[in-house]
Amino acid sequence: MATKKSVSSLSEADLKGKRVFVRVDLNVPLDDSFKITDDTRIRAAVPTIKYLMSNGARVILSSHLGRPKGVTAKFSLKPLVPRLSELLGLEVKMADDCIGPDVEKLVAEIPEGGVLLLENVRFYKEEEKNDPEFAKKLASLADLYVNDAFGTAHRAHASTEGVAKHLKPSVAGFLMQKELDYLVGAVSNPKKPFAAIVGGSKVSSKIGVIESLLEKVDILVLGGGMIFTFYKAQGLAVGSSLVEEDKLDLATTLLEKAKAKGVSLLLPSDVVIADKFAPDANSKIVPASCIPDGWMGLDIGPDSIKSFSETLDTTKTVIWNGPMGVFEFEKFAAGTLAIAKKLADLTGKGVTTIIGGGDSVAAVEQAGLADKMSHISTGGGASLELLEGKPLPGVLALDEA
Ligand SMILES: Nc1ncnc2c1ncn2[C@@H]1O[C@H](COP(=O)(O)OP(=O)(O)O)[C@@H](O)[C@H]1O
Ligand SMILES: O=C(OP(=O)(O)O)[C@H](O)COP(=O)(O)O
Repeated sequence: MATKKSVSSLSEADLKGKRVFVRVDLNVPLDDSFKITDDTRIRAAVPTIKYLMSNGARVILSSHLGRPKGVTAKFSLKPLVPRLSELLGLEVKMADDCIGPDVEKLVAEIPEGGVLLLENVRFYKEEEKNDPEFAKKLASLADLYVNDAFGTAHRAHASTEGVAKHLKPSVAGFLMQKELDYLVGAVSNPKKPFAAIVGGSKVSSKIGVIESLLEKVDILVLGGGMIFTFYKAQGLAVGSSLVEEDKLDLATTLLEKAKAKGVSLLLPSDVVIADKFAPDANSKIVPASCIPDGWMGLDIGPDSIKSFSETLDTTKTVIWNGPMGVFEFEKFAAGTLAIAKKLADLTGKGVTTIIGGGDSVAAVEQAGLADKMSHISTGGGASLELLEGKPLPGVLALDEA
């Protein structure tokens, strides 16, 4: 399987004085005042950066934040600089752009062991298009490439894939290596029954994953924004809940496939609904079949928590990506919190529990349960695609060991 490719390691690279382009995933959640609400991904990037610093490299960090359409101030990486500097124990410099003459000048000024953070690489639409010219411009800044952005390894973008074609060596960072080692091992031959819990709001990118998951898992639990597309496909009223209209047929097919394959697919039987998308919204618990017009589902309800928990009690391996509700609002956090507690409890009983994804990990951190899980992965979509057996473009692009 391509994802099992063994990639060249950073520890073999000659680094002294070299300009190293390091793709990291610093896509962390920020609140309305640009405060980092969970720094897991920054902390996870530190070992590779410190290793590069201590080996005399000139470190150029590149990341995306969110899904901006063009240059958007609220998606700037600037708010991350103080925390990154604190964790690295040096003053990280920040560029206003990620390519161009000003950036080249700043790169030329990086001392050995110094670190420059480039501005959000997704401010250029060429990034997500994996534009070869853009990749070349990024590559021209450096001598070698390190990909440590496991969370973005499932994207074939210029900074995660294209750039590797122009820089030799192109190697995996320590986080990338650690994630691959753990996840490939845990999911290639999982202890059964094997369950996946999928929620969150990236419905269009994750609903497709479900099809392949049905080949791998015994139990599939759905929550979060994912469920309303399934409800609507079954003819239920969903009010103003999140729905992907063009995925209704797929949702119907998936329900049929699960049945045919004998996979137990669980949808919540009740939901917590809100009259607006806000922390102070009015809320009530209703059966999944009774969401009135003008109301939206923002969490799973107590009956669902109970039945999900009972089902999870029968498992030996669980992978969870995507919160059960809008956990950032206290009123709609109970479902996510209950699942986090359940998984922590199961880990203590010998079940392998893997939590993936920026927001899912943030929720588990918020609950103080991160150290109670078997593995906290910095990638949600990436860990699911790895589980599907799909090649990860960001890994495939690296040099073979
Ligand atoms: N019912 C829902 N409606 C809208 N958004 C939701 C709902 N349930 C969860 N979410 C949102 O999903 C987001 C996380 O989704 P996603 O990015 O797919 O997860 P992860 O980052 O863990 O991979 C959270 O910000 C959460 O508020
Ligand atoms: O947050 C991320 O993915 P995740 O929510 O699946 O964990 C990664 O930074 C990738 O972001 P993207 O899904 O906008 O490409």
